[in-house]
Order: sequence, then C-alpha cells, then structure tokens
Amino acid sequence: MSKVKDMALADEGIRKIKWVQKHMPVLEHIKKQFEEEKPFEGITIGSCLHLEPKTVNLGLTLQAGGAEVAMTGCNPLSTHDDAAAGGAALGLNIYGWREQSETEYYSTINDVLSHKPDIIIDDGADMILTIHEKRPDLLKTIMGACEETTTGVHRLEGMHADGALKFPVVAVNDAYTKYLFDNRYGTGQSSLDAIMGTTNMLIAGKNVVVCGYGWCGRGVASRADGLGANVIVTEVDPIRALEARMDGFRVMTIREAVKIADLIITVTGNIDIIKGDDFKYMKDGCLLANSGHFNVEINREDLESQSVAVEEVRESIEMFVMEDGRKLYLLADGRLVNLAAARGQGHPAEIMDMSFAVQALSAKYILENDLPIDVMKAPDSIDDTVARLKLKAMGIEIDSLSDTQESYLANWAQGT
Ligand SMILES: NC(=O)c1ccc[n+]([C@@H]2O[C@H](COP(=O)([O-])OP(=O)(O)OC[C@H]3O[C@@H](n4cnc5c(N)ncnc54)[C@H](O)[C@@H]3O)[C@@H](O)[C@H]2O)c1
Ligand SMILES: N[C@@H](CCSC[C@H]1O[C@@H](n2cnc3c(=O)[nH]cnc32)[C@H](O)[C@@H]1O)C(=O)O
Repeated sequence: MSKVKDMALADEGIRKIKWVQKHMPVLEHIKKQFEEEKPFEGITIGSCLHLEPKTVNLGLTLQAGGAEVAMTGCNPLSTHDDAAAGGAALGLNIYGWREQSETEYYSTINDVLSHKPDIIIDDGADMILTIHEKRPDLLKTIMGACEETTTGVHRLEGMHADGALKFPVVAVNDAYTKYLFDNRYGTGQSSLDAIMGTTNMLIAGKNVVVCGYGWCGRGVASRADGLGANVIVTEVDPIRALEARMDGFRVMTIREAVKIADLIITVTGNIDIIKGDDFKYMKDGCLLANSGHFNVEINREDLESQSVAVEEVRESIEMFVMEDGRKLYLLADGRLVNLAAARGQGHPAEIMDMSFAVQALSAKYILENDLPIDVMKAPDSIDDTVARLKLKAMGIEIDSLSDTQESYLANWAQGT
C-alpha cells in the first residue's frame, strides 16, 4: 500500500535510486549481508526520513533483510515525488509527496503507524512524539527507535529527562561516522549547492554570515570560504566562537553581522536566530537561508509583519518588500534549504552511505538487544564497521598497531 503523487514517475525514480546505489557501497555491502541473514524477517520498520532516492535505498536495504518497510517524509517540502513512486514500485509502503500541508504531513505519519511498526527510524522526532501523544497503543510492541539528527536527539533527551520517553532510542546522529561527515561535509556541500542552484548567484566576494559553529556550521563556513566568500560566524558558545576565529573567520554578534550580510545561513537548531529588529538593519538584497531544523531559526512572522508585500520571485525564493523599500529574500520558506528548496538534493550519496549504514546497523542492534529506556549512542563497533567498510570501498588502507605499540600505549610506568 502506498500514497504518492503519481506512479507514472516511478521509472524516473528508479533510475535515480539506481544511480545513488552505485555511490553507496557501504549500504550495498550491508544489503547483501541482510539478504543472506534475513535479520528482520517478521519485523515491520516504520521511518520518517526525507523521502528521496538515498532514503529509498535504506528502505530497500531493510526490505532485503526481510522487513516490511513503511516510509514517510520528515519535512513537508523535502519529498522527491519520483523517488517516492520508485520506492512504491519496488515494494516499499511509501506515504508522502512534496508540498504537504501540516495536516497531510501528520496524516502520512499516521499511515506509517497503521502498519504497527516494531522499530522506528525518525529524523527530528516527529514520529516518535506522535506515537507517544496519539498512538500510545503502539508503545507496548515498539522495540526501539533510531534518531537521525541533532535536534531530534535533543528533543528525545528532553523527553527522557522528563520521564516521558517510553522506549529505547539509539542516537544515530551521535555516531562519529554520522555527525563528523554528514553534519559537516554533507551540510556544507548540500547547503551551498542548494543556495547556488536556487539563486543562480555568485558566492565569491559576498559577506556570508553563518549562524552557529557546530558540526553543520563549520561545514557551511568552510565550503563558503572555499568558494571565495568573506565568512562571518555568530555563536553563543565561547569555545566554538574561539574555534571559528582561529579557523580564520570573523566572529561578531548577530546584530553587527546582519548589517553587512549579503547571505545569512542559520544552522543552530535553535529558535529566533534572526528576528525582530534584525530585519531593519539588513542591506537591500540580503538572502536568508536556514539549514538547521524546522522553520523556526528565521522568524518569518516578524519578517512578514515588517514587510508591505511578499512575492515568489523565483522557485523557492520569496521577496519581502520592507516599508523603506529594501527587498529581503527568504529561501525555501526558511526550512532547511538543502532539502526543502525545489533544487535541494540533500547530502551527497557518499555521505548518506555512512549515515544510513549506521541506521541499518542500529536497527539490527535494537532488534538483537534488550535495551533499556534511554537515549544512547550506537555501540563503537558500529562506527568501527562503517568506517572500515568506507575506507575499503574508497581503496584506502591504514596501518594497525604492532604488539609493542599496543603494550607501550597501555604502559603507564615508562617515562622519559
Ligand atoms: N540541513 C541538514 O541536512 C542538517 C544536517 C545535520 C543536522 N542538521 C540540523 O542542523 C542543526 C545544527 O546541527 P549541529 O549538528 O551543527 O549542532 P551543534 O549542536 O553541533 O551546533 C549548533 C551550534 O549552534 C550554536 N547556537 C545555538 N544558539 C545560537 C544562537 N542563538 N546564535 C548563534 N549560535 C547558536 C551552538 O552554540 C552550537 O555551537 C540541528 O538542528 C540539526 O538537527 C541539519
Ligand atoms: N524534520 C526535520 C529534520 C531535520 S533534517 C536533518 C537531517 O537530514 C538528513 N539528511 C540530509 N540530507 C539528506 C538526504 O539527502 N536524504 C535523507 N536525509 C538527509 C541529515 O542526516 C540530517 O541529520 C526538519 O525537517 O527540519
């Protein structure tokens, strides 16, 4: 059973799925293992992840392991209708289409839950929250969930601290082979790619303000720097602000930064990064994009209330005409630009290869272990497996410790 925009798009979707499969060698290796071992026979897995070709390939990997798979998107704007149709044609239960209303978004989460999943794979925790609030009947049978992203992990840690979490969660985001690569290099490349594709504008020579110097922020800053921008970072954490400074970027308050910005990219996972009077100080033509979470980093209501007209001037670009005539441009409705912009393709396949390998192995870990109710890291063995498989696929060999080196490292008595 599936609900997608148009099954006539399936052939194009399958072509795109086949293309990413060529660039996801770690996941393909796991898929072969799953095919032989069938660990998920009799198990239903429900996911709430950006629905596009790489995610469909994760679904096919779980299906190869014997699972019944039901998938929906984790953002109203990020579903690729061709990949969704392709996944449905390949036997996955797919619920979702691009440009959902909030009601449709939650209705397709409910469609996935109607399959009574045993394991959940979530991105942002909307599905996990929906289960706890609206489908408590499922809590008895759900073995656990995997969470893909930083903000989802924060939400779930908050839930657990309040005693509200009712099943174990593996924080896939917190695996090294996830955040060091996905959040940094993935968000760095895909955000700039989506901004350039959406605007057809030059990055070189522009003042690019990056709000937040976490794993995503440092990726975005480094890629903007590589394209020739003058990068300015804003932060609230003194250590990260120092890191940004010593990585060579200017650091200042948001109020100072907005005055000189040509392009602002928020990647904090926090609310109201740009709000109120910030819009009054911006230069004519300033571009605003978010690559963090949801659509709360740039306060759209404040922007709208200060503008006299709003017009979609190009796909995924809204022009806000301010009272004094300045024009500010909001990309992709302030939702994460690398996925929600019509031209957003998400992270490169080679990156999602590792993130989704961690997802697949974490789902198996939940199945094979009686985990406590907690938000926990995936075991180090998963990181080690994924990193070694990735290096092998890249044709890279590394050294290993000799016995002498191992005992030297373990020996505290040997000094100068
Ligand atoms: N677009 C994508 O594909 C993508 C990929 C991975 C993560 N994310 C999302 O991006 C966000 C950031 O993730 P991360 O892994 O970099 O998190 P992180 O915790 O490593 O970094 C966030 C940074 O933002 C800073 N920050 C918080 N409030 C701020 C404020 N008011 N002004 C300036 N800086 C502020 C924090 O101090 C921190 O350094 C999260 O919401 C995450 O879910 C998006
Ligand atoms: N529901 C939230 C989700 C945040 S997305 C952030 C996550 O998206 C993931 N991501 C980035 N690119 C892709 C992709 O191309 N396919 C699937 N997931 C992706 C990435 O792993 C990251 O942790 C929202 O819509 O705002």
